[in-house]
Amino acid sequence: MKNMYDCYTLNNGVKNPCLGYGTYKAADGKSADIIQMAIEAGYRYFDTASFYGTEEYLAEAIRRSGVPREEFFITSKAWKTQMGYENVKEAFRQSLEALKTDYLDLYLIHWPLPEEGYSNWKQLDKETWRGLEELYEEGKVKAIGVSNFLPHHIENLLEDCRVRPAVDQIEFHPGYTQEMTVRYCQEKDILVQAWSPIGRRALLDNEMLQEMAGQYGVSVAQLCIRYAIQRGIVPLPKSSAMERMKQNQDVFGFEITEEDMYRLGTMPQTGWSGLHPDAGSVRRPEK
Ligand SMILES: NC(=O)C1=CN([C@@H]2O[C@H](COP(=O)(O)OP(=O)(O)OC[C@H]3O[C@@H](n4cnc5c(N)ncnc54)[C@H](OP(=O)(O)O)[C@@H]3O)[C@@H](O)[C@H]2O)C=CC1
Ligand SMILES: O=C1CO[C@H](CO)[C@@H](O)[C@@H]1O
Repeated sequence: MKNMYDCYTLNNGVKNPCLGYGTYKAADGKSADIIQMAIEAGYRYFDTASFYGTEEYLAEAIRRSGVPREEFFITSKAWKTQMGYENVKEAFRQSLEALKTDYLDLYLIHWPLPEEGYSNWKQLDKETWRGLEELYEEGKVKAIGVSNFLPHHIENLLEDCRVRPAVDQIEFHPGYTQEMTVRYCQEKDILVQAWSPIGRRALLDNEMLQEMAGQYGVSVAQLCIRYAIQRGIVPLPKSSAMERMKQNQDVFGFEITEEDMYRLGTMPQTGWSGLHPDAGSVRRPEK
């Protein structure tokens, strides 16, 4: 990958850019200004979700930019309360309306249903997936996938799906690398996307990372973003400052050595999702 516009080819042939901008909490001021700044910084790939409340601001920022819709890659997601065949189709319709567009590039199930409390989780995940398959077959979305799914959740869908998931978006950063899920997806040609690729700032004070970043002449954030790219994973960093938005794209001019990749991949595991058996069980508290 040479710059953030370079793409991976998904398992259905659609191109997925190798680095995007995450919009969770990117409109805290309840306006389109931050996302507009991200477009000015050069981002064309935006990750949103019905849960974020940023879809309308993304639409407004795109409108203000004057950049044609086709130049953007837009992902949205169905939230936990929008599971089920009919619900997910209605959720998708609402996302299109909020985003003021007639298609999405990628649509994801945001979380699998929890196994505790949902004895029918397998069936409900499958029914929700049927809804996504239908939206895909109708041409309303170019690719469909999942988020926060572990291998057994994906296996459940693969049992009788018509369309294979193209993507799994999971928490991924040094110190939370979900090796089992990453390996499973990469073997099955499911593209892994990294949420919180810089660990929501929690990694910025880490001495080992600071020292390593210093050796490459980059920031800890850049080191983390580059780490995902070298793993063949799509980082979706969020920033609300122009300087950091640009810094987070400037990750194609250095190469992390194999030895350092190993060190980054074997740090003690602590994450936000904390639910993933292959990534340690320590959950980082929400601030
Ligand atoms: N599928 C899912 O369940 C989830 C998906 N996501 C997606 O992933 C995206 C990114 O994840 P997110 O949780 O926001 O975490 P990130 O790892 O992107 O971290 C964002 C934080 O890091 C700071 N930051 C960004 N760039 C720099 C930099 N260069 N130097 C120092 N600090 C920096 C930001 O501050 P500042 O804004 O001040 O720059 C912000 O506080 C989300 O926006 C969302 O789109 C996130 C969580 C779950
Ligand atoms: O996308 C998301 C943004 O962050 C939230 C809080 O950690 C997550 O629950 C959610 O999946």
